[in-house]
Formats: sequence, C-alpha cells, structure tokens
Amino acid sequence: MGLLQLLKSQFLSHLLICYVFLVSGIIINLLQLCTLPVWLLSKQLFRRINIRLAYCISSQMVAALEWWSGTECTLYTDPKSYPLYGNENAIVVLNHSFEIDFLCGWTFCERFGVLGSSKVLAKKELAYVPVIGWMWYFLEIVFCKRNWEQDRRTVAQGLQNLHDYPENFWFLLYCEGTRFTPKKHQISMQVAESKGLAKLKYHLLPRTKGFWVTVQNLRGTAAAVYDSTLNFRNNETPTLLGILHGKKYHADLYVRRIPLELIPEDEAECAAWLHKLYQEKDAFQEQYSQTGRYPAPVVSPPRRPWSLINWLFWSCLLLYPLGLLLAQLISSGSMLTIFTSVALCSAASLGVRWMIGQTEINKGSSYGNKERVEIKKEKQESC
Ligand SMILES: CCCCC/C=C\C/C=C\CCCCCCCC(=O)SCCNC(=O)CCNC(=O)[C@H](O)C(C)(C)COP(=O)(O)OP(=O)(O)OC[C@H]1O[C@@H](n2cnc3c(N)ncnc32)[C@H](O)[C@@H]1OP(=O)(O)O
Ligand SMILES: CCCCCCCCCCCCCCCCCC(=O)OC[C@@H](O)COP(=O)(O)O
Repeated sequence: MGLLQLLKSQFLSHLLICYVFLVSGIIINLLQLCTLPVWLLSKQLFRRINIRLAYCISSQMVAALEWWSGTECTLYTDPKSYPLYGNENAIVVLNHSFEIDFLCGWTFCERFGVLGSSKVLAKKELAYVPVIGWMWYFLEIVFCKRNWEQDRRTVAQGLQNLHDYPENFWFLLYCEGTRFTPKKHQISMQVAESKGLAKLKYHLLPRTKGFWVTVQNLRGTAAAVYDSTLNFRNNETPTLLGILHGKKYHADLYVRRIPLELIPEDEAECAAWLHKLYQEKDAFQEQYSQTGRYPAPVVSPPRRPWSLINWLFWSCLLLYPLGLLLAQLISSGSMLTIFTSVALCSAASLGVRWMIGQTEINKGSSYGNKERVEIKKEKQESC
C-alpha cells in the first residue's frame, strides 16, 4: 500500500475531511442567510450570489470524488450535441440505482459549468439535511412529498419560478421516484403488468406525473431533455463511504439530447412517451451489461481544477485554527475542557455519519415498497 493510499484509509483523514465539509458548510449556510435581504433589492443578484455559495459546498463533494478517490467519469454522447451541454437549460432524466449517482451527476455539472445552479425535484425529507438541504432553500430547489394531490400545485409553482433564472441550469428528475431495490422492482413490475406495460429489467416503472408537469412548466425555459443512463464498471456498487476511503470507481454515463418540442403536450401521450423512453433505457442497460459499452462515442470532458482549489482553500482556512485550538487545549491540561471537546467532536461525527446515511439505499424510504391496494386504502383513509 502506497503512502497516499495509507493516508486515504486513515480515520483521522476522514474526520478532518468531514470537519472541513461541516464547518465550511455551516459558514456558507449562514452567509446564504445573510443574502436574504438582497432578494428584496435584486432577485437576480441574490440568485447569482447563491449559485456561487452553493458551488463552494457541492464542489467539495465533487473534489472528494474526482481528486481524493480519483474516480473516473466517462461520457458517451453524440458529438453534435456536446457543444450545447452547459450552454442551455435542460431537464435531466437519470436512472436511480446507485448511492452516489447524484454525485456523478454533480461531477458532470461541474465539468459543464452548471454545478452551482443545478436543480432537482427532491423529496421533502432532504430539505432538513444540514448543509446540503439548507443550501437548497437558497437555490430554489423544488421539493415534493411524493403525493401527487399535495405536490401538483407546489411543484408547478416551483418550476414556474425558474422562468427568469439568470444562469443556465440542469433540472434533474429521477422519474423512478426512489432507488432501485429488488422488492421495489418486483412491486413496480406488478403495477406494470396490471397496466399492460412492458416489463423493465433494470429500472422501476417511472412515475409520469412529475415528468409531465416538469416538461409543461419548463417549456420555453429548457431547450431539451437529456436522457441519461449511468452505470459503473465491473458491477461495482459505489458508496459515499467508499469515496471517503479513497476507493476509485469507474462511472460510465450515456446521454441522449432530445429537443423539448419532440415531447407530447397531452398528459396521457407524455406518459406513454416516458414509458417508451424507459424501455429504451432498459435496452441500453442490457447492452452495457453484455458489452460494457453504450451506443455512442466517448466525448469526455476533463476534470477541472476549481473544485480542488475550492477544497484546498477551505481546508487551509479551517485546519489552521483547528491546529491552534488543539495545541491550546492540550497545553491547558484541563480535563473538563478536553472531555467537552471530545464529546463535541463525537457528536459532530455522529451527525456527519447520519448525513452519509441519507445516501445509503439500505436506509432508504419505504416509498414504492407497498402494493397499490395498500396505497389506495391509505389515500382513502386520509381523505
Ligand atoms: C447527467 C448529468 C446529471 C445532472 C445532474 C443535475 C442536477 C443535479 C442536482 C442535484 C443533485 C442532488 C440530487 C438529490 C437527489 C434527490 C432525489 C430525490 O429525492 S428522488 C425522490 C423525489 N423525486 C421524485 O419522486 C420524482 C419522480 N416522481 C414523480 O414525478 C411523481 O409523479 C410525483 C410528482 C412525486 C408524485 O408522486 P406520486 O407517488 O403521487 O406519483 P404518481 O401519482 O405519479 O404515482 C402513482 C402512479 O404511479 C404508478 N406506479 C408505478 N409504480 C408504482 C408503485 N411501485 N406503487 C404504486 N404505484 C406505482 C401507479 O400506477 C400510479 O399510476 P396512475 O396514476 O396511472 O394510477
Ligand atoms: C467533501 C466530502 C465530505 C463528505 C462528508 C459527508 C458529507 C455528507 C453529505 C450528505 C449528502 C446528503 C445529500 C443527500 C443526497 C441524497 C440523494 C439521494 O439519493 O436521495 C434519495 C432519494 O432520491 C430517494 O430516496 P429513497 O426513496 O430511495 O429513500
């Protein structure tokens, strides 16, 4: 094992990385809070400032993926579409099977210069996750409760607000609505069967309402849908803890650009279009599992230094005072102060461990785990 690999495997390294992420994140969240009055003076200035502040947080995770773990991200796409990426607003449709798929998405956002402004239709629970969830309030991220009756108005409103967004953004939609597990897959295929839809091998049945409402509300704002299919080589199952331990993965992403005009406006036709898209995505996954390739050439954008520079900046800024504090603590010799500091550090590491847990599939929600009959009963009871 080389020296660098040894360093990457040390608990102390992980503790320091998490300290920098947590403390810088909270400082940035506070700065974001201070920008609220700017909204009253100039909404666009508020947005531009918050795009940059958000970049300072999310690019740290991208740096951990690209520079700490050295994970390689390869893009397969049509070279004619490539120059448009990052230069237009787009709706990204991505499969949801991996714990770090959002992080690979962020990496591509970073490489095409839209990381700070990237958006998602996220479950409401994520809004309460410190640092990332709080950051999203200031980025006008659209949250949903995954209950159409409650979501239809708020989601449409959140999307309408993006009409005059001052910088290019990608809006991510995981149409499957939850991460793939064998049980969720089995149940969703029962739903597919009951609806006479073709079965999918690698995806859950997509939920069509969020897609339809997104396309309808972003017409005239977004130029295209980027149909994206992500996989990892050698059947790797990547995790955020793996990244923290410096494990290198190989992500392969296939992107097809579909102009928004090609997507039907009528709700039922749009739903049928999405089901067909997922059948095609399933075929791409099958091809990947057979050949390790997608049907497009490799046009990979290189990693950029900015995420690393930002990370080094925050590390220098925050590790120096930490060092001074530790030296003072030890020289003080006060057992009470030392004990309190250890207790505080343990609480903070437990907090970060809980945050990492949000990305773990085995700690995921029960959404999509219940039979349709049970859901109907619950809906009737709540009415
Ligand atoms: C390549 C570059 C990448 C770029 C990345 C860009 C940006 C990055 C930005 C940020 C990164 C951070 C990422 C954070 C990740 C967080 C993501 C999430 O939180 S995912 C969860 C939340 N999002 C969604 O759920 C979106 C998809 N869902 C929808 O669109 C839903 O329609 C809804 C709007 C949420 C409403 O939910 P509801 O449950 O009420 O859905 P529906 O009414 O649509 O569903 C009922 C309908 O579905 C059928 N169905 C299918 N399967 C099942 C099942 N298993 N059980 C029950 N029902 C099922 C069912 O038959 C119903 O059909 P029908 O209406 O015909 O009766
Ligand atoms: C610099 C690196 C530092 C690493 C330190 C630790 C950082 C901790 C960061 C926590 C980040 C939390 C972001 C949450 C994003 C989770 C995305 C996700 O995948 O959500 C799941 C939902 O889509 C569906 O939920 P389920 O119904 O499957 O349940």
